[in-house]
Amino acid sequence: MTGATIWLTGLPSAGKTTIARELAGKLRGDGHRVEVLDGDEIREFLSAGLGFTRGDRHTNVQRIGFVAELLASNGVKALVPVIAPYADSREAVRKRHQTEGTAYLEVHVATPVEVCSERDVKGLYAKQAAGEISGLTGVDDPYEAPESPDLRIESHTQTVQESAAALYALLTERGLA
Ligand SMILES: Nc1ncnc2c1ncn2[C@@H]1O[C@H](COP(=O)(O)OS(=O)(=O)O)[C@@H](OP(=O)(O)O)[C@H]1O
Ligand SMILES: Nc1ncnc2c1ncn2[C@@H]1O[C@H](COP(=O)(O)OP(=O)(O)O)[C@@H](O)[C@H]1O
Repeated sequence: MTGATIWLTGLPSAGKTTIARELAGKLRGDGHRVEVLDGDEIREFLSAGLGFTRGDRHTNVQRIGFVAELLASNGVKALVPVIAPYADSREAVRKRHQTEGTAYLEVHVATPVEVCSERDVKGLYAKQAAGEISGLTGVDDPYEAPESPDLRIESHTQTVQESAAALYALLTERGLA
């Protein structure tokens, strides 16, 4: 089967992980080999020691891009729910895939910051508001929204199943599912 990297970029609590896991289930059900490269897990192992400066985030994203491309070029659907706030970091990952001839899709989970901070799955928005942390993406740290993603998902206007179905439809359209 054809591999591909599907990168879900967006703010904390936008719905990246939830959509990736829902899609992973659907794809596995169809017999695809799937890996979800979860940001938190990666930061515990592959990117242990990295923080949230611009440089560290760039390094983190390049490492994940490297691993995703390896998986994708070996027939795996690599789903990547990682913020990747900087356009140039994302562009470098896309170029690497292009050079290797590996399919790459960029999905912007475009949930407004007001909705994300309401969801606040990990309590980070509350901590930032309380002054306990700083440098939170979308609040007091940059998020450069993709200008022309392969798909934009408005997670605040639909269910998780609808969001995953929209992404699944794109994969089908591109001959990847
Ligand atoms: N300051 C700050 N800004 C953003 N995110 C923060 C921060 N501190 C901790 N976290 C948690 O770490 C997760 C983001 O890691 P990523 O590897 O996806 O980020 S990045 O692409 O390197 O910017 C992110 O996970 P998600 O909520 O799943 O996006 C956060 O839970
Ligand atoms: N359409 C949707 N797609 C994804 N998540 C949604 C949607 N609607 C509501 N949610 C909820 O939003 C939250 C998103 O959390 P999570 O997936 O951990 O975000 P992220 O990985 O972007 O930080 C979950 O509690 C999820 O149930």
